[in-house]
Amino acid sequence: MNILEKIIADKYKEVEERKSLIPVKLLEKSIFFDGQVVSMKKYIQHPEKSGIIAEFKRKSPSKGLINGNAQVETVSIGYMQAGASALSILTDKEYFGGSNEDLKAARKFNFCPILRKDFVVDEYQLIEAKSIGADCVLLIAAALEPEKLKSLTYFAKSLGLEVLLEVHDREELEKSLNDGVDLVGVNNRNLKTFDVSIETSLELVDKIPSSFVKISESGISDPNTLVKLKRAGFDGFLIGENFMKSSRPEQAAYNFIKEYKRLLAAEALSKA
Ligand SMILES: O=P(O)(O)OC[C@@H](O)[C@@H](O)c1c[nH]c2ccccc12
Repeated sequence: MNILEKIIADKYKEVEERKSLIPVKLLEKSIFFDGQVVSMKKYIQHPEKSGIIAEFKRKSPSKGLINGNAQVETVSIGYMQAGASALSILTDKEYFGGSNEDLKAARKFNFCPILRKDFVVDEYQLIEAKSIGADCVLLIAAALEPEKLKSLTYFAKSLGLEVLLEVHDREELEKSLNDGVDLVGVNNRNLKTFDVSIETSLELVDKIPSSFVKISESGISDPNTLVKLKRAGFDGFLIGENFMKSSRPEQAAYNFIKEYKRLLAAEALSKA
């Protein structure tokens, strides 16, 4: 069993437990349930924003402990002040050290799109995402049969949530893309082996139809890489570890975005 299969198998069990602890009827009573979502699609495409989705992640199966001290309030507010377009909050506890409480806290302090980063295998998790104040959910092609992915996509849409479809290669893109999807993320990290390569994004970008917002995910640690990805056609960039490994993730994001903007301005000047 590879790590992704292990996570998914555990997730099915976890979801069954949660269903019996917190019934759907209760989730639907949340103040967020009937509220409008903040559109990740729009924020990412906004010309004056960086396109960065800044992630709050304490640990991961590939890196182990990344940051055991960070506070979600401080970091999420700081990320947005630094110029991020949106937030990604890990809610998986077992493998990533996150929680629904983290997302709720981020929601309380920020008006911006929030991606619930978890391994969705069941409609229950989409209702739950809405009830904790998420705006967008991740659906992973490597973890779901295309038909199931499609029905989860439409269920998410019926709740008003946006959908980020994550793919790692051309085959996944071709079999899993459906019209309900809002954003397509190319994961530079292979979730089965943990190998990371930015080339994955560069090779796939032109295969994604232009009606979808394009996100490059994982392994980004240099503002020059962002310039390259933007030039190749990406609208957004998902960055976690590079910020979280700092004792002050929000400061790391600030420095990174400042340098990215400087590089973009220098590039525009040289073309003028
Ligand atoms: O920390 P990184 O290398 O910057 O990557 C962020 C994000 O892309 C990564 O956390 C991620 C991408 N897809 C996922 C699916 C599940 C959990 C985590 C992820």
